[in-house]
Amino acid sequence: MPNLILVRHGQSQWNLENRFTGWWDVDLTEKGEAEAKAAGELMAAKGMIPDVAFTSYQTRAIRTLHIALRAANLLWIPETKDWRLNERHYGGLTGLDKQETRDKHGDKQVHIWRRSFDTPPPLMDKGSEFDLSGDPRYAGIDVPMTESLKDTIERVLPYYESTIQPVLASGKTVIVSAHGNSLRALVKHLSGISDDEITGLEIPTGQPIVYPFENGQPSGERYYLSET
Ligand SMILES: O=C(O)[C@@H](CO)OP(=O)(O)O
Repeated sequence: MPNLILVRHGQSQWNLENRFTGWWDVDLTEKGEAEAKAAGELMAAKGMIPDVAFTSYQTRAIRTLHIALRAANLLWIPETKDWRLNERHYGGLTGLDKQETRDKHGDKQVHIWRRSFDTPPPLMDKGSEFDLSGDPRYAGIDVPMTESLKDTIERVLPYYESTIQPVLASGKTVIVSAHGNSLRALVKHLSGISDDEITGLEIPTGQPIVYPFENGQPSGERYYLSET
C-alpha cells in the first residue's frame, strides 16, 4: 500500500536564531543536516521507501530531501520542486527576532500572526531587503507580500490535488519535504482539522510523518515513523 511521507526541513539558521523566516532562503544548520540524515536512516530502517519526491523552491527543504534520500540510498528517485510548497510568507515580520517582536507587540498578537488561521502578518514593504519579487527563481510568479495559513492552503491544496494526489492514487509512495506551515496546510486537509484547532498544531523538524493511503485517500490517521 502507498504512503505519504511528510518531512519538515531540519533546523535552519533562522530557526536557530529565532527569526521569522517565511520565503527567505536560509540554509540548514549542522544540527538540521544531522536531523535530515537521521530521517533518511529511519526511513531505510523501517522500509518506508518513497518512489517519488516533492519539495519547495527553498534550500532548507531541498537539502533536507537530498540528505535524507542520500542516507536511504534513494537520491535517484524522481523529484519535483514547486514554489507552492514554500513556507508561508511572513510579510513584514520576515527577518525580525521572534522574542523582540513579542516584547514589542505582546505574546497574544505574535501568536495570532504565527498561528491564527486567517490573520496575515503585516505586509512586507515593497523594496524591502527581504522582497523576493525580483528573484529569478520566482520569475513569472506573483510573489505574495504576506500570507495567512488560509492563503497558504489556497496554493498548497490545489497543487496537492492536481499533482501529488494522482501519484499516490497510482499506488506510489510519495515523500514531501517542506515547511512548518505548508505542511500544517496539508495536515489540516488530510486529517480534517478545524480552523480553530489548527492553531494548536506544531510540526517538528526532521521527523517523518506518515499517512497510509488507499485509492488516493488517506486510509488511516497520520503517525510519526519514529514511533512505529
Ligand atoms: O519562521 C518561519 O517561517 C516559521 C517556521 O520556522 O515560523 P513559525 O513557527 O512562526 O511558523
